[in-house]
Amino acid sequence: MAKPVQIEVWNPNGKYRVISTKSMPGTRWIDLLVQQDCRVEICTLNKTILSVEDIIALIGDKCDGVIGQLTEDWGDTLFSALSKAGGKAFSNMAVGYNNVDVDAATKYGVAVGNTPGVLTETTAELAASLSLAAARRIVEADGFMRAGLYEGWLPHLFVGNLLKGQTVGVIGAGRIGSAYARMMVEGFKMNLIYYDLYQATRLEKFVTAYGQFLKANGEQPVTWKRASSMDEVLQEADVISLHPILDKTTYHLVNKERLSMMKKEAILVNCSRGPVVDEVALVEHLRENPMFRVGLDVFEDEPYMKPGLADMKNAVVVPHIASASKWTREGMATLAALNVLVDMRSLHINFFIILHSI
Ligand SMILES: NC(=O)C1=CN([C@@H]2O[C@H](COP(=O)(O)OP(=O)(O)OC[C@H]3O[C@@H](n4cnc5c(N)ncnc54)[C@H](O)[C@@H]3O)[C@@H](O)[C@H]2O)C=CC1
Ligand SMILES: O=C(O)C(=O)CO
Repeated sequence: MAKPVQIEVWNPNGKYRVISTKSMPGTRWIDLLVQQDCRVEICTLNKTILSVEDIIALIGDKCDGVIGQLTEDWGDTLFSALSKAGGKAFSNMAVGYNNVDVDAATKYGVAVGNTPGVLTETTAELAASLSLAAARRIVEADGFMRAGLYEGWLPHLFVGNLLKGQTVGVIGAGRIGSAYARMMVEGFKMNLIYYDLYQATRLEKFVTAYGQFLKANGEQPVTWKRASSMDEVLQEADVISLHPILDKTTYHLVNKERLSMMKKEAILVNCSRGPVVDEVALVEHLRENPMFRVGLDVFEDEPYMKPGLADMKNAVVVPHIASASKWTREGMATLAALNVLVDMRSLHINFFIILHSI
């Protein structure tokens, strides 16, 4: 039975019907769609994560394109429904496709897009923030102040880790991993070790040039190393940040065995996807190694945390906000709208006008 649909409508007489499963920041994305004769329907259902059934009800009998969210399961059922409704385009408002079955989309003739690039610096900045928060125990110290426990300066009070001169490890040195690495190398003069399936040539050149600059100014130069295995990064680095895509090869990339390879006082940051880390093993490791710290933006079973994680003082946890800057979220929404417009190309969208209006 069809579910009731709660929507906000823009340009009711538009020729093409485009649905956004969530309200998104800014209005530029709506303007772009409206300028191209789209009727835009935004779901206003008061429910954080829409089910497949909810989305089928939104798609209805006629739908040309959909902008969806990373919390939704875009598989065979939804692409079949979209295709039956005449849909040709889907865009994920996210980087990557771990919630999207691209083969199913292809089977049903639906083109899929995502929104990389505009998230890079914002996400890297959050990874850097978590690295600092964990290294300097900021959340613990904040809680201590608010609890009225501060009685005066003490030599041992909330002693953490100095980053300067230590080694930052990056797993997955793509757009975000490289941006994070540059921040940590340039900002805190850390040495870099990274692991990726591909060589990060521009990142290597950056660290080399920065090292030369430091040396020319009488400072200790920073260094870089491309590790031949992920384990090498885990063994050598003091702060490790995870930035790979999530796929079969990266599921539980950090597991019990790999956690045990890391330094006892290391810091692990995850701003990629929750399942990249075996969270049960992580909780156990945090419990057994109080000097080991983590900064987590993502969780294995979002919105839930594995039992025990919330009690760990050596964990800083935030609710998947790495891309949450106004500029980035508006950019993601704009890119998602453009993806849908471009992929509805059989509808004779006027690309000249689109390009001149962004
Ligand atoms: N927490 C958040 O809010 C956000 C999370 N993300 C996540 O970050 C991921 C990375 O985003 P970008 O840097 O833009 O993507 P990207 O594609 O530029 O970088 C991913 C890197 O991971 C590497 N990689 C793939 N498999 C690997 C493996 N088995 N071992 C080591 N490296 C491997 C790739 O070669 C590539 O260089 C996204 O796929 C997304 O899941 C992205 C944006 C925001
Ligand atoms: O875009 C992504 O990949 C996210 O995780 C949301 O910011």
